[in-house]
Amino acid sequence: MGDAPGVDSEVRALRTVLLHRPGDELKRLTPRNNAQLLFDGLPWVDRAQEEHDRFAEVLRGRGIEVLLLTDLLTETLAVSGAARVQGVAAAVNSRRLGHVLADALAAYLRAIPAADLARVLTAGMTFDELPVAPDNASLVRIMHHDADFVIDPLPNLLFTRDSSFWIGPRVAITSLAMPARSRETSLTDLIYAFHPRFLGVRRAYESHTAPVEGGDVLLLAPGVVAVGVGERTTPAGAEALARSLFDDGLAHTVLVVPIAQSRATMHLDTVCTMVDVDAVVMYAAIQDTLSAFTLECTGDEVRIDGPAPFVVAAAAAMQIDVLRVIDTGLDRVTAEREQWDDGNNTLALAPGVVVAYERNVETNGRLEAAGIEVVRIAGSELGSGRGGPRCMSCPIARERI
Ligand SMILES: NC(=[NH2+])NCCC[C@H](N)C(=O)O
Repeated sequence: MGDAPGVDSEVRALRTVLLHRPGDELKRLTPRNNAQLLFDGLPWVDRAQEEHDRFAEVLRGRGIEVLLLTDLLTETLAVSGAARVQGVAAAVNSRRLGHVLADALAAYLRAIPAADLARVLTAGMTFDELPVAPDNASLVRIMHHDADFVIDPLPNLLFTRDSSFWIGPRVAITSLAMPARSRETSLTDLIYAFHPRFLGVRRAYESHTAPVEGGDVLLLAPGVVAVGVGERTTPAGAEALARSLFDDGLAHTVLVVPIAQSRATMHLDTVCTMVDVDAVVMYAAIQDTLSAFTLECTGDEVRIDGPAPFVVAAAAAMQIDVLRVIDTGLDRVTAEREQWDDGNNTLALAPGVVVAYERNVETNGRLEAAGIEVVRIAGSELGSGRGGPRCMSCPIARERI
């Protein structure tokens, strides 16, 4: 067992983290479906796994407990019949399959070994893998191509940051905006509802009515949360999250940060992450324009101020004199290239110590010049899904203050 779960900072010593070692779901990507499945290319899967194993080793080497989503999911499905029923129900879509095929498939899946079910729930299933309905007995089977999906794969599970996040002692199951990712939360939901390790853990943002993705949520300081609003998290999502955090006493101030609605800046953590208790690395092109609305809980009321410059609003909310922005000082083209390759998407292991992709040579050099220790990992294949070390990790326990 690791530390008691709970996270109230972006940067305090990381103790336990959830990763997902990419598996067969990446082998489903083809030039025809990769864009819809939110990948910019077709990763070489063996190499992506090697890179990911190395990432996990680096963390373990620093005494951090690494939990893998597939292990937790398999254990959950092994111990809980209710988890099986729920996981299968979320994956088997009767609108696509019709009731006859859907019912037969669901019954089949509920009975297979936990590890096999975990594979189907993550890697999906194609019509030629369909274990039920002989070829000549189902019109649905006959009319689909072999390679069509009976159950869609979830290649973006790799980015565990987005499908759940911890705030204080609670976990929030998010509400993912893109259809290609929406089923991911059915798996994080199962793990946190039924895995013995998490029994008794309470939920944050339980209504999860409107889209909120973990990549948009930054825990600037205890009680102070920044939420990006752009391609993924919506204004309604940010407002609902803020109100729910206030109601549960999990935050007193929420900064809502508008970001461009584009793929390059899909989450707040693609342009800004914390590297120390009072410092962020930020994409230079937005440094002067990033702004924030400040939502504050004052008794029963929610007060909205702003917009004001993000760094000013953040420092005020964090009660520090200045939030240092580490100037990556790059020329526009290099900055744009390294932003695209997740140079700003660092994972803090402790104040002033971050994991970053090695390829972002200039950004990393600037971080080091500013006194930040940069632990470099390879990401040539992992990066094709457009996510860096922060996206690929969900901290479950950090040192609490
Ligand atoms: N927190 C993040 N920046 N996550 C990156 C997610 C990348 C993923 N391919 C997507 O489009 O959703």
